[in-house]
Amino acid sequence: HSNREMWFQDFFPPNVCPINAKANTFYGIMFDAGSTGTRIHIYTFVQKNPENLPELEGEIFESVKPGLSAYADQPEKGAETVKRLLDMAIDAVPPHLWKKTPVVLKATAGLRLMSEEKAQALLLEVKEVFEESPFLVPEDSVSIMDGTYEGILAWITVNFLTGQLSGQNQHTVGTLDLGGASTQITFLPRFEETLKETPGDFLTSFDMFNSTYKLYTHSYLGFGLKAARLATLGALNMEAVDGQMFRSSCLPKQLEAEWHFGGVKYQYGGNKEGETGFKPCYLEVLKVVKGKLHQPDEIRGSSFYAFSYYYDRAVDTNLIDYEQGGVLEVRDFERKAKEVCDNMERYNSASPFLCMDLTYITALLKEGFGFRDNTLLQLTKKVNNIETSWTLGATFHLLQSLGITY
Ligand SMILES: O=c1[nH]cnc2c1ncn2[C@@H]1O[C@H](COP(=O)(O)OP(=O)(O)O)[C@@H](O)[C@H]1O
Ligand SMILES: [Ca+2]
Repeated sequence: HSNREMWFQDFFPPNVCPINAKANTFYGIMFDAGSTGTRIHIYTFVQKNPENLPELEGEIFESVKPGLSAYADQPEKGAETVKRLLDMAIDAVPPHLWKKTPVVLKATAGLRLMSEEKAQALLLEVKEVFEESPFLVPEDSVSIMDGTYEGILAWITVNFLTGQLSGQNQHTVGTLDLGGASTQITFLPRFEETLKETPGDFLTSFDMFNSTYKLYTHSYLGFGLKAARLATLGALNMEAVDGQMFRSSCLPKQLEAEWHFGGVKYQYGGNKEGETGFKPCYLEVLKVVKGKLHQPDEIRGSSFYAFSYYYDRAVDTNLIDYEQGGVLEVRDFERKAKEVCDNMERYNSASPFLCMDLTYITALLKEGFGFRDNTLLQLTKKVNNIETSWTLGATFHLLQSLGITY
């Protein structure tokens, strides 16, 4: 093989040598163990020129529900879901590159909220699945990711995909991620004032692609959409929920139902006799949000990229198209929340939580982060057919640490 390579190199300059062109293709496998599901991202890269950033050629993406945290008491069954996803990578990556292709799993808020012991048992089983695979298993290949990285790596992904991390004129955009159990806000401060006014643990320097970015980022644990439902119902962090009925003005009056989250069963329902609708709901949700988040002045007027549940709920209510995404103002979520909450029975066919979810998103944006009514949100699921997820940023970071890229 190497002889043949040298033979070619006598005839071609290195960057057009056909053997090299092949050798410059590489893969990375990143698992996102989120609170509501587990996803595999298999990325293909080509390094055409050592001076440039590696080019992302494509992504294979698959997901399963529920997430690992639903297997708290059956870690082997949890790991089995990872194995089935990993089998896709066996087909996607050429066999001669298996040994060079790293596989990593990072868990987010679902596992952060679990007991240390149960979380570790799950991660151990997953690690065994990786060890039995033909792929490269780096040190720390299976872990719970720090919330700070979740924000930073999503920011890297979006700004890489929109071309803001290469070339001279870098106009980076901030990112908002709303998961099931936690939510992240990340941006590159432009004003000295912001750096001065921000608590130190909200600022992190990050090296990527030969640049250093000093980013504002924070992950709010317990402020994801599903955790917020529990908080609104008064059921978050409750030790014993058996037999208890949690009621809210954000739910249809006559509703009584059960909901499973993080391995716990909750009974919930509407305010049978009391009030329902946007106004009382907003007051309920406000208690969850108000005064709990840091509000950087700088963001009030600037536009942000928003994805995950911001995207999903905007699609559910026809604010944006599922394929196209779109640009919204913060007040569009409020308008929709009013529409849904004040006509609760009409929207019954979708999720009974739609009113609560939209109201929470409105309160989180306005009273939580302090965005203006007319702040623009660019809602995107994919850029150039690649998922806007922290997993791409994490894969770049991984390849860099392994010396596969710089
Ligand atoms: O690869 C992806 N592309 C787009 N959306 C994703 C991807 N992975 C997760 N999501 C979205 O993330 C949200 C669920 O959050 P998740 O389960 O990751 O909770 P967590 O971040 O709090 O652990 C949903 O809106 C889901 O559509
Ligand atoms: Ca997530």
